[in-house]
Order: sequence, then structure tokens, then C-alpha cells
Amino acid sequence: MKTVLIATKNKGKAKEFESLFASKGYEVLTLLDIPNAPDVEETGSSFEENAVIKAEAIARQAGHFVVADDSGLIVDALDGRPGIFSARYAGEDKNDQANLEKVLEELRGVPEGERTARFYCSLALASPNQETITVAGSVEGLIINEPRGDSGFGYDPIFFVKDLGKTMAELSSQEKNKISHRAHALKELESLLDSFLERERLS
Ligand SMILES: O=c1[nH]c(=O)c2ncn([C@@H]3O[C@H](COP(=O)(O)OP(=O)(O)OP(=O)(O)O)[C@@H](O)[C@H]3O)c2[nH]1
Ligand SMILES: [Mg+2]
Repeated sequence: MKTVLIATKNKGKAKEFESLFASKGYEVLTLLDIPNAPDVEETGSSFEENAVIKAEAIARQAGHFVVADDSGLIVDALDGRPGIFSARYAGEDKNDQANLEKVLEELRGVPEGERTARFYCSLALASPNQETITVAGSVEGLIINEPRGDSGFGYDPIFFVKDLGKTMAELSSQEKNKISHRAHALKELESLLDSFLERERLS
């Protein structure tokens, strides 16, 4: 089986990548499988910049091609926050529950029609031998008042997907993996992955 290394330490993302890539015949390894994997500082000012920083740093260290994901929640009524700071919105300890509560608190009193939001995911594919490729995907939703559902991770319980009439956390992992920002970005990457890997083989 072909193996792909994902430069993430986020368990929720790792699980989603495992099932997204399994359907394409790849086994997934993440930084959670690698003892003492470094923490790469996300110093960029966009999702794309941060995805490239993470992918290139780990590709250099591993001497191997890797995929990195930088993603987050963009809330229109909060001028795009938490955005690239989604993982640490309520503090450095990356507490999903506290992050979600901070968003709900900041949106208190904002009417339903103004609670539009999207999840955005940038994926970077990097190798020591080639130019880095980036792709992106997003999914539109509404931030509801109270968390609902317990699948997924992060802000999923407050992100309502109108077409499905459910929050992301009320979807099964298969359902989320059909419509999520990460799934859309990976679909974009799919068409580029084979030729990237072919160049990798020849380099
Ligand atoms: O409800 C959610 N459903 C999702 O599908 C999702 N995808 C991203 N996010 C949020 O955005 C942060 C990423 O920040 P991020 O890209 O820097 O990742 P991270 O720091 O958690 O791990 P790493 O990949 O950098 O190691 C995450 O922690 C979450 O708060 C999501 N929330
Ligand atoms: Mg991060």
C-alpha cells in the first residue's frame, strides 16, 4: 500500500485523513506516529502560508514528500475571526470547548441571518525534490446558539450545514467526509497527486 505522511498533530484531522485517503488506496501516517516530531511554528498570515510552512519544514526533516493542512473557521460577523487562529482562539492550550464557547459569546445577540460562516482548508504538498503545490476547499454554514452533536472536533457542534439540516457534529464521519472543506480540498489535490508522485519517483 502507498503511504502518505500528513504533517499534523491534530487527532481529529488525522482520523479524517485516514478515512479520506483509505478510499484512494493510501495508508496515512501523521506526526502523532512519529516520536519527538517537531512543533512547527505557524508564522504565516494566511492558511496557505501556514500550510506551506508546515509541509516544507516536515518534508525537509523527513526527506520525503508530505501533505500539511492549515484550516479554520471564518465567521463573517466577527470580521473573519477566528480564522488562522482557530486552534488557539481561547488560548495557547488549544481547547476546542473553550474556543467554541468564545465564538458563541462573541456572537451573542447576533441574529440568525447574520451568523454566516465557512470552514476553510488549505492543503500543501511539499517534497525536498519539487516545488510545493497548494489547493483549498471550503464549506458554508451558520453558527447556531447552542452546540449540537458529538462527532467530529473543534467547532463542528456549532457549525450548521443548511442543506443537510444538521451541525457538522451531527453528521457521521462518512457524511462529513463528503461535504467538508477538507474533503473538497483533497478532491482538488487528487488530480495533482499522481503526477507529483510520478515526478517524485523520477527525481
Ligand atoms: O470544527 C471543526 N471542524 C473541522 O473540520 C476543522 N478543521 C479545522 N478546524 C479548526 O481549525 C483549527 C486548525 O488549526 P491548524 O490548521 O493550525 O491545526 P492544529 O493546530 O489543530 O493542528 P496541526 O495540523 O497544525 O498540527 C482546529 O484546531 C479547529 O479549531 C476545524 N474545526
Ligand atoms: Mg496548528
